[in-house]
Amino acid sequence: MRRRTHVLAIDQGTTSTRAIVFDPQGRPVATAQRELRQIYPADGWVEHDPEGIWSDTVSACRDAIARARLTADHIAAIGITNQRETTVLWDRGTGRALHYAIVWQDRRAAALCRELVAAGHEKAVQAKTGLVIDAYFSATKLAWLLDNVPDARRRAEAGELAFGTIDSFLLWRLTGGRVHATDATNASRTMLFNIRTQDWDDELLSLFQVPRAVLPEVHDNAHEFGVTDKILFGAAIPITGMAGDQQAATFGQACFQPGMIKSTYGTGCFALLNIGDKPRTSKHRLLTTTAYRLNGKPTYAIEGAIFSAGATIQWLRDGLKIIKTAAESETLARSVEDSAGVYLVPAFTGLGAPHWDPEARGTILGLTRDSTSAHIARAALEAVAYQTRDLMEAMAADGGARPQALRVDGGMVANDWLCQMLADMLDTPVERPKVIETTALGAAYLAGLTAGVYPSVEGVAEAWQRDRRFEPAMPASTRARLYEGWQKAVRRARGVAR
Ligand SMILES: Nc1ncnc2c1ncn2[C@@H]1O[C@H](COP(=O)(O)OP(=O)(O)O)[C@@H](O)[C@H]1O
Ligand SMILES: O=P(O)(O)OC[C@H](O)CO
Repeated sequence: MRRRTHVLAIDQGTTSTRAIVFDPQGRPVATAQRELRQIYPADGWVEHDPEGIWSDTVSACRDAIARARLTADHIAAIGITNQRETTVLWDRGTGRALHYAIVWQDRRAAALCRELVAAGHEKAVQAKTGLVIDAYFSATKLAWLLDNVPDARRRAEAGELAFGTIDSFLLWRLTGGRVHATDATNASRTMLFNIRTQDWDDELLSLFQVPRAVLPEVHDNAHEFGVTDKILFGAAIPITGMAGDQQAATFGQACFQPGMIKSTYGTGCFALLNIGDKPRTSKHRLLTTTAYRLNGKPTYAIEGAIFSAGATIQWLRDGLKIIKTAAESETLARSVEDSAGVYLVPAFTGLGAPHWDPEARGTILGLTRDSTSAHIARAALEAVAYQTRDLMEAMAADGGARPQALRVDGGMVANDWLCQMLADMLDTPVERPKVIETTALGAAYLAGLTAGVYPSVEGVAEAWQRDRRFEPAMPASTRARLYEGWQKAVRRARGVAR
């Protein structure tokens, strides 16, 4: 047997599935990627085909290992990271999903959430889970599946079905149906998990009418979850790390000290502020979540979740067709001096934190006969900065100290113009690391820590390297004027679908 030196990270995101091989120094050496088909069966509904996710995962892993000129014998460990909340219900016997996965962005459970809020459950649910009642989380998606897939509830109660977020589903498949487990970060996004006791909660299970028999076991993020079926990659590989993608990015960004904050810009945008080992409840509709759990000890974060960041750029490309590639958004934004009063509120699937309005819808305001596609593209990028500012304002109002810097990552931060706009709108330096695939890196670190490839959490912090720092340069009066216009635009976008 050859020496097992490398770590393979699987990053199953909303729009694509990536497999990245990292070397013993934590450097990415080979990547393979598959685009994921988005299924929109009705207004506000979003689904994924679990079989597509599975076949993409296997083929991307095989490609990445081959591109690194390695074989499975060289891979010491696999780390899994994933789009969170997205809900799969499958048959324990056949391993087949009973329905397409209901994606985190899907709003079909909005009415049920409204009923739960009206019945006065919001406070108790938030105290236990750190989450606000919203269709975003898994519990009401699972309730929908149990109520709408024929015979699902009876079969779930009889122990024939398994529920999982994408991590669990992939783990089940990778281990040949032997392991049904998840990790504390993914569990924290289901709305069935008590983040204080770090366990599934009977009161929540009864509120959402979820039978315990469908639930996976919950483990630390660095843990020996199982080994892959030999048949998949030619040799069995241990799976020793797992985390939701935003928490994996927090780990990959080495935000280990309270007060450190990262924001990831992929399909959505998610800012996580490390708050240490004591959970506290936000008074401004931010989420409290498990950032990571190591050796049974949870570290918590306050999270702000925005539903559309890169998704807006995809819409410029595929819907409006004003750009051919995402990178062209930067050229267009730079081609005009300002957005000339145009604001784009990308509430395609409602608004997340801190508004939580499932009935808000996308809105473009301030158009004149002089408006061009460049103004719209610029407004789309600016919206990402404004929304991040909304989150930072809520964090500050919650008593959080002003961060010294915001560490950014995700596909969108290749855009220098956006990074500068972020620094300007937040009046805070923005730091971009050398590895912007921080999500995959975090998963690789978690797996590599368990497998002994990476020595320690301190080592991870030391390995973090900055690519570029963007300093705020916008005059305060401009910042204030632009942000005021944004707040007005948000008010117009709210409740449109009501
Ligand atoms: N240069 C760019 N400027 C703006 N947006 C970009 C750029 N490059 C990629 N994106 C956007 O980033 C997103 C991809 O980021 P990624 O981290 O891969 O997302 P996810 O993990 O959610 O699938 C896409 O929505 C794409 O439109
Ligand atoms: O696929 P991403 O990277 O946009 O992340 C999705 C989030 O995990 C949803 O909560």
